[in-house]
Amino acid sequence: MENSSNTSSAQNLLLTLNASYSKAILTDEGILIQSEHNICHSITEQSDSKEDTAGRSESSTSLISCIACLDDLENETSIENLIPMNTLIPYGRILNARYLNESKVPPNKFCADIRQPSSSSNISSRSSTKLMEEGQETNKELRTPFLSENENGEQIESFQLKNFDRNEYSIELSFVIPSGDDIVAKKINLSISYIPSMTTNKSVVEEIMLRSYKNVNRNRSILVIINPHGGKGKAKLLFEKKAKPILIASNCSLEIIHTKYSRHALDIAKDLDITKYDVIACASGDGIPYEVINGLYQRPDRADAFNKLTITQVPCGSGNAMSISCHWTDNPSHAALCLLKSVERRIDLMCCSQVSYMDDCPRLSFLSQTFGVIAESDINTEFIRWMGPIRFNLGVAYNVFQGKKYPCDIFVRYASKSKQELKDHYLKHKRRAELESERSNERVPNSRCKDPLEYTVTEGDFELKYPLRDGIPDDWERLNPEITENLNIFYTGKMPYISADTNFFPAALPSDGTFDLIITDVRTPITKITPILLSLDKGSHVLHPEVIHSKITAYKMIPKISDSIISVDGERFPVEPLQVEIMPKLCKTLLRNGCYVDSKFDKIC
Ligand SMILES: Nc1ncnc2c1ncn2[C@@H]1O[C@H](COP(=O)(O)OP(=O)(O)OP(=O)(O)O)[C@@H](O)[C@H]1O
Repeated sequence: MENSSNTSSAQNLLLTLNASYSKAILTDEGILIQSEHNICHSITEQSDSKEDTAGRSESSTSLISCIACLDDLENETSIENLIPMNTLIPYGRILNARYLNESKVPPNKFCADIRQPSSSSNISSRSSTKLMEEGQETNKELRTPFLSENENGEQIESFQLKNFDRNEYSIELSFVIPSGDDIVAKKINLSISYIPSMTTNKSVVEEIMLRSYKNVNRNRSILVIINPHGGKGKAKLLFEKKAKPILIASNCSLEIIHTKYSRHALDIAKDLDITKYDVIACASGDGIPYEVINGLYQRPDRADAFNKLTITQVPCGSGNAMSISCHWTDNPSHAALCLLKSVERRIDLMCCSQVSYMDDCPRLSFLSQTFGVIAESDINTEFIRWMGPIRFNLGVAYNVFQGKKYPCDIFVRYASKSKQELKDHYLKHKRRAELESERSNERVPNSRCKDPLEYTVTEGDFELKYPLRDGIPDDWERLNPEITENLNIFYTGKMPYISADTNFFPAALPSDGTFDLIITDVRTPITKITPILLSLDKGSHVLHPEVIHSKITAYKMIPKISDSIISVDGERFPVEPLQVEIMPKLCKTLLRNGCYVDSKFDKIC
């Protein structure tokens, strides 16, 4: 049996061990650092604070700062003890928490890190270390195991490495802090005061992880596809420097493939073992997600593939519309955090048919199709690629002011034809999506539950409603030929931002079953074109009476010239009749807070 003098000497040993740890508690918003240096100082502090059963403090801290504001921490390789007292590390910035190694536990018989399979679990027994002796067995908290999950999601009984008597746990916490425009991963050792809630009885690490990954599947198995040629050849470096350290610190499972030839990502997606991954993250521009989506589409088990896999982007290319719209950023480090923290949501895709490839397979588009000025501005300005994204805006302005026209015929199946109808549609669907999201958050209290908004794709979802060979259905409307003979911009899209400063489709919604059509014609005088182009960043160009803006479910565009360009998701397509229809909710992606970046359309419309 342990006697009291042994107890206090062992406690002293642990205090010495922990002297370099910051003391911390869990609050509703994050982990609050309560001391910078030594634990003895903190013990005095702790006696002034009140904690509820979940270890949340009601104490004390009048001036709490957030880790997100502490720029000066960035240069430290280890920030242990450098985080000032009363700093909050918000759960949204926490990547991982784990008990410190048993090797760090002093052989003082005070601490335990015991993990053993629960009797209800069928996992095979694993080695466990028990560092308690008879004396500690009388301690009720140490005797009572917590039910928690291991890395594989299996239930295990756990005891934590803890400081006997004071409910303190030695934890290594990984989190992100700002570093210039980026965020970077850091680690700190903490001694956390924690008493599990009577109702949930979660271990401290499990509680931290649940709060840090609320409603999100953590420990995602991620396949990263890097296009080494993307982003003017910088994609690999960008990913490795800015995104990879954050993903690794989160303890997710990561596999990386580099594309070796053009369209390699399509072949990778076609042949992939879909059981191995949850997420395909394209460290590239928009070209690789396009290829991955089409590779999955060409698989015999495509319904399973679109049910199993989530496609997302780490923005490392020159066109990063997917990340800007879905992760709300074109910065790879911020996108990496979103990749870990964002919820899975289904988005609609658009299915493109043209004679040239119909015998092979239609093509899926997640972003846009364009003919005329926009297509030429994107693809014909390759020679000024060194200018970065500005080259696109310059190209558009140059072509628009030249008054170049692109005659064609356009037939449309409208969802909301007039601007008033479009506004009503937008507000109704946005509100509905918000309500569903709120309900989903309420219904999904823990991270491993399935999203109730989840939709299961079946083979029927891939069937074309309007096959190309059937001709144009009667209920499609032909656009006024006076406009289409003088067409300047023809642009259809499904995501709001097409580049960091261009909010081209401000009314786009992820899964409303429609996509947006925007058309201008060359008869618009320069005095009116200029303010239209100047309002592309705010998205208010669609409000100008000279701009046609509708929500549609399908269209056919028949070009009357051949020396131009049709571009689908930034890829060059044959200049021949193009028929496109919506395919609702086909693709799973990651949306920050469950929605696209705020285009502010509800404020301007
Ligand atoms: N190893 C490779 N060699 C040549 N081309 C490749 C390779 N890997 C990928 N590609 C091609 O690069 C193209 C562009 O990819 P991505 O969108 O990632 O880059 P980006 O920087 O945005 O470029 P872009 O603006 O040209 O689309 C895709 O069509 C893809 O097939």
